[in-house]
Amino acid sequence: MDVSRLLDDLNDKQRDAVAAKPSDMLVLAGAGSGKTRVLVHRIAWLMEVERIASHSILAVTFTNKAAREMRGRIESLMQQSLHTMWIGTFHGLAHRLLRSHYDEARLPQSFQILDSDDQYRLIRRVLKSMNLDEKHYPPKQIQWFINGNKDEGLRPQHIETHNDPTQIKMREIYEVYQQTCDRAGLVDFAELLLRAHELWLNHPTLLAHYQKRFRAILVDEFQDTNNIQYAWLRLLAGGDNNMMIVGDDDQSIYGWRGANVNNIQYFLRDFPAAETIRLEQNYRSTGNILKAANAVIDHNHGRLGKELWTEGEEGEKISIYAGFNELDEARFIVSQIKRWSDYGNALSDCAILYRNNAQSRVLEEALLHQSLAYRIYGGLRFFERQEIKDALGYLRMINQPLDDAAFERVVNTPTRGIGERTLAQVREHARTIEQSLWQTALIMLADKRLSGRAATALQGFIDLILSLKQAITDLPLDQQADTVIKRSGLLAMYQAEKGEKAQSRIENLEELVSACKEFEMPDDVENMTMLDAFLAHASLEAGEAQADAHQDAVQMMTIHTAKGLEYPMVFLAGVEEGMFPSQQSHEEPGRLEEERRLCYVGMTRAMQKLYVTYAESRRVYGQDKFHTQSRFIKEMPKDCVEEVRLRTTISRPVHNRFSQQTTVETFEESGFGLGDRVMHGKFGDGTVLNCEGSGAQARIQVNFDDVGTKWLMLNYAKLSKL
Ligand SMILES: Nc1ncnc2c1ncn2[C@@H]1O[C@H](COP(=O)(O)OP(=O)(O)OP(=O)(O)O)[C@@H](O)[C@H]1O
Ligand SMILES: [Mg+2]
Repeated sequence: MDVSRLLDDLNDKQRDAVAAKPSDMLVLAGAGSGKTRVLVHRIAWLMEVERIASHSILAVTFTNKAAREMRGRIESLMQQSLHTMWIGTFHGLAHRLLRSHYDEARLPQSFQILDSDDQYRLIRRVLKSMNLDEKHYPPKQIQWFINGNKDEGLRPQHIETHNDPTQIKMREIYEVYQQTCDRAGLVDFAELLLRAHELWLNHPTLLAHYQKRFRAILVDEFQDTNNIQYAWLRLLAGGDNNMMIVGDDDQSIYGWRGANVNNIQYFLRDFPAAETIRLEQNYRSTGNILKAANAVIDHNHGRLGKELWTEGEEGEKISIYAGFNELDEARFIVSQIKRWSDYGNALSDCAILYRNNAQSRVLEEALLHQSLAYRIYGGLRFFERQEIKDALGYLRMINQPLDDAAFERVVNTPTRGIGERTLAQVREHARTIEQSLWQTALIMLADKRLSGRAATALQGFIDLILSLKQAITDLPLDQQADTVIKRSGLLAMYQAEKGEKAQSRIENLEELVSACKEFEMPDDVENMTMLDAFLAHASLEAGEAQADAHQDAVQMMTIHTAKGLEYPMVFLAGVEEGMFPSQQSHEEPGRLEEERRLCYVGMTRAMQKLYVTYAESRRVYGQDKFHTQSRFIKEMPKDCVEEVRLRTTISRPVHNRFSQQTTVETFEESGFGLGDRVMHGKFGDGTVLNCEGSGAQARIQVNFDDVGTKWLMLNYAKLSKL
């Protein structure tokens, strides 16, 4: 048996982990040290050497994208297709389990997943039905409350209210919400995990079956598991089987969403035989990037402590760029990418990472202006767009008419004369008779409880759904979608809207039909029709399989989304106080350190070149805000970074923000030259880096010896030459 290929490109420590006898194990190591690689090789080793069948292995990753990559890597190591292996996210795996055991989980066979947007709408409806004011019970807060409790494994009856009236009310809302979901066969994301956990608790024989079946459980990015996820794993790994977890406490970035980095300690407590292996060699980043990232994270306290070193070259310094506003910042980033691609490099080797999704728009605009293709991961994803959700709403109604969220979404879209009052009556009655909206509507119509016009309109909707169901039952998936989009009136509605927005909505609807056409039935599901599978895919994978995955394109995403990934060239944008670390991080204890870990994650995505950029003024909600360089930049050692100085300036005519004209005259007009030493009354001495604009708008950029780079209005700066 030639197993050397499983160990060849590993260092000694990595080999220890990969070739260990089956046992519980923790691999604790910093970014880029090969944790994910170890996990992949370990799975191959278990199959090849320990003869564990692929269907006896369960691997958990953080995103669907990571799961797909992992499966691909194991398949190429093993040179065989491994579709029977369970690899997925916690949510994906829980979903799969619940599909197979819907009965034990007390769910209807065709239960539907409620994504967070649908959940929000449902909560609003629940509040309305309870006659509660959203001002006193903000739906977002309720959503947070419900999901937070579910993440802790708490049902309403488990919640301690301490006789606090608000808590009592919140608990009641949770209860009504849950009853509504149960009635309609809806399962929100947190519920997937909670039900999967309860499945273990309530069905010991089932648990024993899976403990026996999954001989090896492997978890990547373990530092970001939450309590219910860990509880689920702990039960599953409680048999004669083994669990290997890999993680990095310095990369725990989901604390705000309930992830609990202490789970690493709990694992060591609960699995006392577990061996800990530390990896210390980094294979990803250049010396400079690694040194700077280590220096930044060193400012955090209470770390488990890890050293990372590299044999690689020092590489280029980290480039810091100060834009005078966010447009200038975006323009700079895009100009660097353009240069990179002009040299023949792939766009997909560049990633722009940012703290908040909203930052993407300006960057997108700049990329579009230069005709550079880009791909956004996360953000407003395809399956989250209004028109797509409308079309999916119809498909869901047809698939499972008890789905209240879908009913709400499409009952009067496009408008068909079903007024708010009629709907309120239906909701009210549904609550009384404890039935879904669909069933209630049928009953009310049969009982003639509705006035003539309202009854006709509602009957029209019901007939539409029934006739659509009949029309599409035997069609292929794409024709099902096409039929629904046309016959529901959605297409006509958007056609009538006109304008660019409506046009893009129509294109999106067309794209949905293409998506259905491309969709392949996953071979890892049971008890599902094609439509079932597609609807589950749309809810679970929203956007991760975005349009045209094969085109060479700049990769854009939040730092959170970039976890586990790596790119030759990385831009960290918006690294200024108030943005990153965020304003809120000063208010809650522990948040600042989590922001710093996020910065560490962002920096360590870079392999060869890292740019860190910020804007001295930024328009936030339509107002210009002024920010200084982030403390994280200041925490990087001076010898690892360099400030970018542009030789010429780029003007910004109002009508065309991203044109690349150079205005060489600006310097002359200003009376200063590049590199001139100047003095400012408040900031002291500095060096001129850049000029832009003219007349009253003229600005000058100076790198001050003490306070760093600043853009100043030339007229007010009162600079004197030294
Ligand atoms: N022994 C090795 N020899 C050569 N390259 C390696 C070795 N180990 C890992 N690598 C490479 O180093 C890079 C980082 O590895 P990997 O992604 O597994 O690290 P990680 O610890 O999971 O990082 P992160 O914490 O960011 O998830 C990858 O490109 C991987 O192929
Ligand atoms: Mg990894």
